[in-house]
This record gives sequence, structure tokens and C-alpha cells, in this order.
Amino acid sequence: MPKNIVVIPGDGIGKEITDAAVDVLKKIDKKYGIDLTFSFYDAGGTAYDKFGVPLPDDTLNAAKAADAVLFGAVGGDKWDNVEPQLRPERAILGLRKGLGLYANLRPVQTMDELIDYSPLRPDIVRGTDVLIVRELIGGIYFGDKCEREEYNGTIRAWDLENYSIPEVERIVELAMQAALKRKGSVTSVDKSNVLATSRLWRKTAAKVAEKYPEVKLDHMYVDNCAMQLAIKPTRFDVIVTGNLFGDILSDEAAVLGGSIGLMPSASIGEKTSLYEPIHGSAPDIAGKGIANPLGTILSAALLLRYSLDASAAADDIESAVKKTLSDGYRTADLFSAGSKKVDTAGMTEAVLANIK
Ligand SMILES: NC(=O)C1=CN([C@@H]2O[C@H](COP(=O)(O)OP(=O)(O)OC[C@H]3O[C@@H](n4cnc5c(N)ncnc54)[C@H](O)[C@@H]3O)[C@@H](O)[C@H]2O)C=CC1
Ligand SMILES: CC(C)CC(=O)C(=O)O
Ligand SMILES: [Mg+2]
Repeated sequence: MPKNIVVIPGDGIGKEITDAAVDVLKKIDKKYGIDLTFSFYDAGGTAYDKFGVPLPDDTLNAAKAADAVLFGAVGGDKWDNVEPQLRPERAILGLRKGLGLYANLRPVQTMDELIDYSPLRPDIVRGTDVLIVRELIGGIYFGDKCEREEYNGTIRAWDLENYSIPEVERIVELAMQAALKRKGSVTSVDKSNVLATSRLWRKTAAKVAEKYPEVKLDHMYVDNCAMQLAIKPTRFDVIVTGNLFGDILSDEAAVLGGSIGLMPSASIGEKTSLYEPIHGSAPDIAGKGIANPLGTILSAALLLRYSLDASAAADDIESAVKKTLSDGYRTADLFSAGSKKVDTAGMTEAVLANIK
């Protein structure tokens, strides 16, 4: 049975990086005979320009029916004045909600080959291996919001943060399960000294943890966590947190790996899963052919492992990426004297050459 991969390039560098990952998947498919088929759909500003909506029904329906979704990124200054409900970012939020993708897994590792690319000291980042488990379809990104209302003689806007016990339970369960296969430690990150949602989060996390005596749970405030990631990242194994905090902490943690362009993610939930790099559409470099495709290529590896049960193929891609980096190939975001500077196409060719 062919496996149908729905590819949604989106905006900005989205097409450049998903093209690269599809080339890698095609080569892997030839080698392992997985029988992949690819179908391409619009989303984001690109879809808004064509159809007047950021997430056409066709795209959402195709994603729901797919074996897995590979997503690039959406957004860009061009659509800054579009009304909020039609902004490009609604496409990725709508896909996450529509597919029930409540968990976003963002692994961050510092490879020895890239130790010098972090702005942090090598002795601080060496050995970093963190899995950020971010709740993805709740919290402030999905609560009621008001763009503008009169209040006390002025104008205000607001966004509502809410979490229910089942929403917290299922994400903490997933983090606990992940920790069992890793170093057995979970840090639950919140702001329970201030926020009601965080107090519910913390209590619920502690309750779930009672079922996992072999996992060590600790709680940390998000402001401290942001600092600990910069001064002692190796203290973390699994971090579980809400939608907003997870979004911010994972961009920060990307610095530990060398570049945001390297960071993959898997969004999983009720049925079809979606795979995307953690970065956005990078309008500042879009169309130049210089984006780092490795975050998307590594997301394709996660797709093979989690959605298609093709672990050997996933390992193969990850080894090819490691070898390419240890051979010294670098896109501009990681370039320094002495390494071999390549553009998106050059990096993709180098990875393909390492899949024998
Ligand atoms: N999942 C998604 O579709 C996401 C979309 N966005 C959207 O993307 C747009 C741009 O947002 P920004 O805040 O600029 O974040 P961004 O992640 O797109 O870019 C931040 C910085 O990282 C660089 N960068 C990102 N990916 C790179 C890659 N693969 N290779 C080399 N350099 C890379 C960019 O050039 C830029 O300097 C916005 O419209 C935002 O809403 C942002 C995050 C996620
Ligand atoms: C564009 C946002 C909705 C998402 C984001 O920044 C992310 O998922 O990392
Ligand atoms: Mg983000």
C-alpha cells in the first residue's frame, strides 16, 4: 500500500526546505522500498493570495486523510495587515487543531561537530540532549481573544489562557512515557507563582507523576527555566510545558544546537501526525536559496520513525546529516572560517551523497 505524504510548503523559505526534504525522502524510498507518494497543498499567505483563506478545506481534508504531513512554514510581512482570522499563521494553528495534534516534540541535541557554533561556552553546551514536549492545541494561543474594546476610558485588547485537567494530563502522560525511554527525568515548566492555569498545570502534573515512580519529576518556573537552559542545559532530560512557554523556550534551546535551522519537530495527536522544523518562514532570507534545510530533513526522519515505523530509514537520514556536518558542510547560518560553505541545494546534495 502506498504511503501518502501530504506536503504543505507554505510561505517564505517553506518551498526551498520542503523540496530538500522531499528529495531526501525520495532517495530513502528507493533504498528501502517504503512506497511513498507525495501530494502538495497550499497554506498560509500563499493560499490567502490564491483563495482568500490561509487554510483551504482541500488542504485540511488532504492532511486528515494522509499517512503523514510534512509542513514548511507560514507567514511574512506581506500579510501583516490582513485581518487576524485570515493571517497566514492561522493555517498552522488550524492544522494543529484540525488534526488534534496536542503534543509537539522538539528534540535539541548539541552535536560535538557543532560545539563551536553555539554562542555559549563549549563546556556548558557539550552533551545537551533535551526533549521539549510542548502542549500544542490549548493555552493562550487558542483561548478567546479580543482585538479591541473600550475599557476605563481607553482601548484594550486581551487573550485568554485556559487549560483543563484532561488537556494537562494527556501531555504530561506523554512526557512521562518519553522519559521512561530516556534518562527518566521530567521538568514541568510553569508560572504557578502568578497564573491560575499554571497552578492547575502543576497540581495535575504531580498527580500524573504518582503513576510513574520510576520517573523523577521536578517543577520549575519558566523564567528560571529560560536561564537554566543557558547556564546548565545538561541538567534537563524532558521538559513538559504549555503552548506559549514551549514555543519560546524551544527557540531559545535551539541556540544550544547551533542554529534554529537545524531543529526538527513532530506534532502528534489523535490520528495523522505533522512534521515541521521549529523555525518560521524566515522572510529575511526567503528566495535566496541559502536556508538551512536540515531541520526539515530531520523532521522527515521523525516522520519515517513515528508515522511509518521505518526506523532504519530514519536512522539513515540522521547519520547522513551527522556525517555531512562532520565533513564540514555548513549553510550560512552555521558558517565559519575553515568549513565548506554551501547553499540549500548544496547541503541537500551533500546529505543525499551520504545516503548510500
Ligand atoms: N510554524 C510556522 O509556520 C511558524 C511561522 N512563523 C512565522 O514566520 C515569520 C517569520 O518569523 P520570525 O520571527 O522571523 O522567525 P523565523 O524562525 O522565521 O526566523 C528567525 C531568524 O532565524 C533565521 N532562520 C530561520 N530558519 C532558518 C533556516 N532554515 N536557515 C537559516 N536561517 C533560518 C531567519 O533568517 C531569522 O533571522 C512570521 O510571519 C512568523 O509568524 C514563525 C514560527 C513558526
Ligand atoms: C506561528 C506560531 C503560531 C507558531 C510558532 O511560532 C511555532 O510553532 O513555533
Ligand atoms: Mg515558534
